[in-house]
Amino acid sequence: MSFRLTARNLSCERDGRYLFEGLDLNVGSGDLVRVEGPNGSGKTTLLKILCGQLGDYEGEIFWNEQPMRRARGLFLANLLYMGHTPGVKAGLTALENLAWYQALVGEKSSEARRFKVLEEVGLAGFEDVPAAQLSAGQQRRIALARLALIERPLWVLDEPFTAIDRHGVAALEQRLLAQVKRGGSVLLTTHHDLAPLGRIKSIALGPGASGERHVHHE
Ligand SMILES: Nc1ncnc2c1ncn2[C@@H]1O[C@H](COP(=O)(O)OP(=O)(O)OP(=O)(O)O)[C@@H](O)[C@H]1O
Repeated sequence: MSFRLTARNLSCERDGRYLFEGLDLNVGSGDLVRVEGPNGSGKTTLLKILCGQLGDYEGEIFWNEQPMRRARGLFLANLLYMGHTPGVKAGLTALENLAWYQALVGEKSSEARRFKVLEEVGLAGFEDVPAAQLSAGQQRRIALARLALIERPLWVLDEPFTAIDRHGVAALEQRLLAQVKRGGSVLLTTHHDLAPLGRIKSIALGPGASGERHVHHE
């Protein structure tokens, strides 16, 4: 598995000020990359720009060295994006949410697999409960079940640790590690301490902080 998401000289202005300016970044196979910065520094905006959800930016984005406007389809086929809200359908059960998501992204797997994945994220016994009747953490777990349900090389995750408990955090950390160990990559924002996960690339946003640095946690 070899792939690369690259941004060059990326800038984004909001309300007459730059959230980031001249930003370069590289996300490739095996990378765990964290976008960090204070509230309002542009982390969500950056992830959305990279994933093609916002078009009002300057600079260039490439997928496998091809300009994104030409590589969009291939890029999306490799991407799993999770926004900072869980994005589950309130009226659908946990199980139906997964089936709905699979249909949306054109992936097939069995009902048995969906049961298994819900069990893996701690939702055994809640498969047939409408999402609206589940807690915030349980709804987040439905969203996280997508990580196990479909295989995509690049994960872009906006605050994936929000609302989950200690056991959920440990399980998600293991899932992130497994993704990079098998040659995938993770680009995420989080206020959670990622030190136990080892080598992390960090993109710092905020006043005077724009840029990429490498953080090594041994
Ligand atoms: N559509 C928009 N129009 C104008 N300004 C916007 C728009 N979307 C976001 N902003 C502004 O851009 C800034 C960055 O927002 P963003 O959500 O990217 O920050 P963030 O770093 O993810 O913050 P947080 O840590 O609070 O989630 C904020 O000041 C926000 O008000």
